[in-house]
Amino acid sequence: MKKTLIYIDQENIINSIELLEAARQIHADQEYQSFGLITNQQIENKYLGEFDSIINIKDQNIKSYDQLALTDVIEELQNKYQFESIIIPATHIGRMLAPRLAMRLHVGLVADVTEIKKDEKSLELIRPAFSGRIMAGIETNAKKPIMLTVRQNVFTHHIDQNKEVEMVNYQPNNYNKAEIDLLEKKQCELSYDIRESEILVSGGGGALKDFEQIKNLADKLNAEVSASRKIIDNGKASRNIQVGQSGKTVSPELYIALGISGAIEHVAGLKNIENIISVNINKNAPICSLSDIVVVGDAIEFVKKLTNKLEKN
Ligand SMILES: Cc1cc2nc3c(=O)[nH]c(=O)nc-3n(C[C@H](O)[C@H](O)[C@H](O)COP(=O)(O)OP(=O)(O)OC[C@H]3O[C@@H](n4cnc5c(N)ncnc54)[C@H](O)[C@@H]3O)c2cc1C
Repeated sequence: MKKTLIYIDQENIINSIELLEAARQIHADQEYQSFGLITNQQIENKYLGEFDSIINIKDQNIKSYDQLALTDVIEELQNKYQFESIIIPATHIGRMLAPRLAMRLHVGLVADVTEIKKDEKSLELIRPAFSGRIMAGIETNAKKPIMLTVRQNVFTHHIDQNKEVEMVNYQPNNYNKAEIDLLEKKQCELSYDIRESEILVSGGGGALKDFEQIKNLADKLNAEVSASRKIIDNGKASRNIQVGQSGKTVSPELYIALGISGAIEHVAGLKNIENIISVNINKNAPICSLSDIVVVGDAIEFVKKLTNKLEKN
């Protein structure tokens, strides 16, 4: 039976569990066993029941952010289990771990995969290339394991199985001692994660002059605020609300794009959105062709008028 290993980033558990869907697509038509990898069992059991087996690295000296040690341990595990595929979330930690591990295992790495195409003869991993201007299809039939990082929020796995999971406590033999230590953990200022939002009110260059107004509208709609890179680069908001290729991929039910042009790098961050409303002075802006409703006009005027109307109701 084929085996697939999924690295579970303890800072980003849901996005790691969703990689089970990527594993299912890669191993379609094969019998396979899914292994989740954790360190020192710091994850709630309800998430672990999705895997066939959990390998728990049991060594208090190995921290979940310690890339050097994890590379050594996963290499050891690869020699023992001979995984057919190793799938890593494209989180901050995953992006550091994956290339190091691929070098160690002497295999290729397809980074930031957004789609998987499989037929009887080939496996094609799709990822954005040239700053998102094209989507590249990379066929992999080289040495195993197949290694990939997967962009967050693009695959969906429904957490409902809660099957019996085999727990393997693994005590590694040899690994590099950590050269970094975690001294302090500070809560991020932002109380929400735009990747989880159901309604996003998003501002761009056309709302730059009064970006703060957008928060009022978002409050009235029980929504959260996000932004294009133009807003971030102008110092109006923190990078963790940036949507797009170098920001986050979002999938709300409603995305209200205020003064956003719809540059390809921005649109790369919009996935499975049910409704897009855009407000733009230019009805030919690229975002308009992707929108369900287009309002032609000034973004901030629109925000003020709608906020007033909602206040009155
Ligand atoms: C490698 C790379 C990565 C990138 N990653 C990202 C990314 O992750 N996310 C991202 O967003 N961008 C990213 N960019 C930048 C991207 O190319 C665009 O420059 C950016 O998205 C433009 O933001 P914008 O559409 O909000 O602003 P602008 O380009 O300034 O567009 C403003 C829009 O608002 C309209 N407008 C102007 N005034 C008004 C008004 N008063 N009322 C209503 N509408 C008005 C205009 O018609 C226009 O459509 C990246 C670029 C590169 C090279």
